[in-house]
Amino acid sequence: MLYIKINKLIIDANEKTLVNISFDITDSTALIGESGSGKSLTLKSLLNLLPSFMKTEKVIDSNFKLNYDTIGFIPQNPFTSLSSMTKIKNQFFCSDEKKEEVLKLLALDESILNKFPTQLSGGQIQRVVIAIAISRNIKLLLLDEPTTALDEENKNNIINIINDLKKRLNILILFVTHDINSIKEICKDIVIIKDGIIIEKGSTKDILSSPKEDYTKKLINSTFKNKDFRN
Ligand SMILES: Nc1ncnc2c1ncn2[C@@H]1O[C@H](COP(=O)(O)OP(=O)(O)OP(=O)(O)O)[C@@H](O)[C@H]1O
Repeated sequence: MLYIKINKLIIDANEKTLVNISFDITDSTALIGESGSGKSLTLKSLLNLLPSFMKTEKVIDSNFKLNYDTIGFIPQNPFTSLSSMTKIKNQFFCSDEKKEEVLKLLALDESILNKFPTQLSGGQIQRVVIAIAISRNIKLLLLDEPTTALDEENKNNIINIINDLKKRLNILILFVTHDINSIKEICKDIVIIKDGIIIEKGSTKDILSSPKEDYTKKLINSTFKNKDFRN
C-alpha cells in the first residue's frame, strides 16, 4: 500500500510562517480550508514549485520517490494547462496503446485525439487533462479545486470520474477544495486547514458526522446540503 507521511511541512516567506502542518496520505485525503488558508502552497511545495524566496522545511516519509514522474497535477483551470495550437494526441507523452487505455477510463472517444483543445467542451478538456496525468503511471494525484471552472453538470461528471479512477487505479489522492460536499464520495480522510495550521483532521465520516471545531462546522454548514453522513 502506498503512503506519504508529511511529518513536517513549514513554509516561511519574509520572516512570516505561512504554513506549518503535518498529515498523512494513505488512500485519499481532502485538504479543506477557506481562501488563503495555505492549500495551494502545500500543493506547490509537494511539486517543488514554490518561489525561491520562500523557505521550506519538509520532513516527508513515503514508500515511493516523490518527483515529476510519480506525481500528477490537475489544476483549477484546465483551459490553461493544454497547448491550444497542438492536437490532443500530441499532448500525451506515452504509447498509443496507453492513450487508448486512459481515454477509455475517462469515457472519452478516441476521435478527440485529432482535435484541438478549442474544439472540446470544458468537461472534455478537464477529462483530457486527467487522462494525460494518469497516462504517466503516477502514484500520487494532486487535484487543486478541479471543478471550479466547470458548470454543475460537468462538476458532477468529474467528481464521478475521479471516484471511479480511485477505485480502478492504485494511486494516492490529495484533493484540495473549499467545498466539503464535493469530496465526501471520494476522500477517505479530511484535513481542515486555516491560516496555515491544521484545525482538525480525521476520517471523512467522523468529521462530517461529528465535527469538533466551530470552523469545521461552519465549512460543513456552508456547503454540505446532503445530510447522509449526519444520520
Ligand atoms: N507568492 C506569495 N508571496 C507571499 N505570500 C503568499 C504568496 N502566495 C501565497 N501567499 C500567502 O500564503 C497564504 C496561503 O496562500 P494559498 O495560496 O496557499 O491559499 P489557498 O488556501 O490556496 O487559497 P485559495 O483557496 O484562495 O487558492 C496566504 O496568506 C497568501 O497571501
